Amino acid sequence: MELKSNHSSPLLTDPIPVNNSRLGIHSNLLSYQQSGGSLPSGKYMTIPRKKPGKLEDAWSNGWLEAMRSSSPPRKKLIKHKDFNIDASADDFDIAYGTWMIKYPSALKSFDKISKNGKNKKIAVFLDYDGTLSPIVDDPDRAFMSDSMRSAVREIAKHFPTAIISGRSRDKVYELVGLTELYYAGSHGMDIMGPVRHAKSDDHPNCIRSTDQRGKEVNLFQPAGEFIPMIDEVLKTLVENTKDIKGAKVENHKFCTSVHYRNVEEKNWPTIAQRIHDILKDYPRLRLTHGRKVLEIRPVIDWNKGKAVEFLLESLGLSDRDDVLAIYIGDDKTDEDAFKASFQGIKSGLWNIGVLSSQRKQGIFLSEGTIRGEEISQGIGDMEDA
Ligand SMILES: O=P(O)(O)OC[C@H]1O[C@H](O[C@H]2O[C@H](CO)[C@@H](O)[C@H](O)[C@H]2O)[C@H](O)[C@@H](O)[C@@H]1O
Repeated sequence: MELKSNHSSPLLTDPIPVNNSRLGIHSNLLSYQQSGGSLPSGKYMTIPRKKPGKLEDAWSNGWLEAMRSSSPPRKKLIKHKDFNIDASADDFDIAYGTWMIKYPSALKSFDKISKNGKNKKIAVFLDYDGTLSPIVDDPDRAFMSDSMRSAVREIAKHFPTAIISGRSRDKVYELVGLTELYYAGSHGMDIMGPVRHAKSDDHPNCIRSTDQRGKEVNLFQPAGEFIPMIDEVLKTLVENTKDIKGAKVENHKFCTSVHYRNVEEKNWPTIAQRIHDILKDYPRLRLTHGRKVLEIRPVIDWNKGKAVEFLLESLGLSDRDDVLAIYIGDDKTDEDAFKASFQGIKSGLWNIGVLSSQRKQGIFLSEGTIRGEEISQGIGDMEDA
């Protein structure tokens, strides 16, 4: 599949654009209403009353193409006049060189970021997979290096630092192992953060708890009511994919993932079809797409971006003009944070994208909403992981 390099790509944005989802599944099945049907539990939660639409012809609708886009073929790009590309470089190197022109390394702007952060309160938000750890075949073996752990520990000595992951909070804590951080698991639907400075009646699902060190924290789980449903779907998914070699279902408590990285490509249609068949019976669940993974999540208006806003608010850092937030991420789901955190704070935000392909590593920069989306799209164009 030739990946598109502009915003008309089939990659999923969230909320899902009509007829343009990453999986190409009919938008009625995936979309959720932004208004109406809210639960009494708070302003952030919106539950759909719509029945899912009939799946349009999945085959012609491009979802399989989107699954393949997690591993796009190399493509030839035209040589840029300002960039000296080795004539013997293979297609990927040429593509990478051209791509770096569009997405320059964030390290080159380090001085700019430092100047920007002078006399400001800085908060750091980090994605886990592909950002702190390399992308590997076995999700249970995605370990971060000791030097990365030391770097994160060092950051947390100076600034409030949070991990915002698609994994369950327990799992990501087990992998990172640093008690001094805040953790948001399940794409932000399970947050253990500081005791809130904000008005407590804003978030009724927020309860007081203690962390691993016995310190008082706030636990916020906006999708708590979905746990039995997710559990049920998880069991069905495990049962219905057990004959597909390489398929792996992961339990994140508030959402669940089906990995197809180790599944032969000829079996990808079977996986997607089976998930679709299961989801037909669950209009309150939706499907999103990550790196060779399909994720089943509750239809609530909550994501990594909302988690960043929630944490900033809990830290007493929202609605201030002396705050600089830094978000580092590598995947489509991080776009929610790129966007929402920018809207949520009045002062500075730096979004740093991480390219963690199997062949090239890099970090690059964006300084606003549009660039945030573009950057994730850029990763989509470039990644082979
Ligand atoms: O939000 P993140 O912390 O980036 O988590 C996103 C997903 O990461 C994991 O899957 C991805 O990484 C695996 C290990 O490198 C890789 O094998 C898999 O193909 C990737 O999709 C995790 O297993 C998922 O549950 C997370 O949703």
